[in-house]
Amino acid sequence: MHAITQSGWVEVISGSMFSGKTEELLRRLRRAEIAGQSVAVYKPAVDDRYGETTIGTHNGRQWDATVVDNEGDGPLEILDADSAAEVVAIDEANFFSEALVEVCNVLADRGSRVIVSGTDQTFRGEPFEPLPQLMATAEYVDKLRAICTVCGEPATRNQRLIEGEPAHVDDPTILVGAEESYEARCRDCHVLRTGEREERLDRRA
Ligand SMILES: Nc1ncnc2c1ncn2[C@@H]1O[C@H](COP(=O)(O)OP(=O)(O)O)[C@@H](O)[C@H]1O
Ligand SMILES: Cc1cn([C@H]2C[C@H](O)[C@@H](COP(=O)(O)O)O2)c(=O)[nH]c1=O
Ligand SMILES: [Zn+2]
Repeated sequence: MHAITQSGWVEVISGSMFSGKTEELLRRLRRAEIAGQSVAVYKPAVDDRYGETTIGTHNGRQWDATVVDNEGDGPLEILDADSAAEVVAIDEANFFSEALVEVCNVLADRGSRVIVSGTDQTFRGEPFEPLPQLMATAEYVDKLRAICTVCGEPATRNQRLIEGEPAHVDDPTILVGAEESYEARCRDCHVLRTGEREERLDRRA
């Protein structure tokens, strides 16, 4: 916490899938432990890619985490669970309801350093709630980029592929997955099914 005001703060690590968000989260947690600080780590129940109670990177690093109900008021559990921890980390923020925004701010008000990680865009290239609200209210925001799998430029977007084809714009937003369903892409190489981007813009006009 800050020495003068006794308050904490919120750090957001965002960007595309495969950009190193979870690696960066784990790096910050390792440094907090070296500093002798108490650490509490949370992940959403919906994301079971790396086993029930760990958060993991795309290259195999892991950290134990408490699983939290991501829907509705579920994130409020974090306030009851370990709110005295000096460092509170929350991975895969994109799966949580907007209640997570209030949780992070209450924890910071109570004096914790809160580190939140999550991708900021859906497969459609639209803002992925609640990341926009978290990024707006945080003290620190880092937006990381992966490498575009098509052209090798910095990637800011998440390409969803279903059986190798770009996903349909009307597909559900939530689909847990990794390399089998998603690729990091730049703005230029990110596509929806042929003509859908134009159709969507027409519908809005
Ligand atoms: N297209 C890519 N661009 C960059 N890194 C990639 C890519 N595909 C796989 N990786 C691997 O993913 C790692 C990052 O994993 P991770 O921290 O889990 O990312 P995130 O949490 O942002 O999805 C990289 O260090 C690299 O080994
Ligand atoms: C773009 C997008 C992603 N998801 C899911 C897919 C993964 O399970 C996570 C992101 O994980 P990462 O640690 O950032 O690699 O989110 C989704 O459900 N819907 C989407 O549109
Ligand atoms: Zn590209």
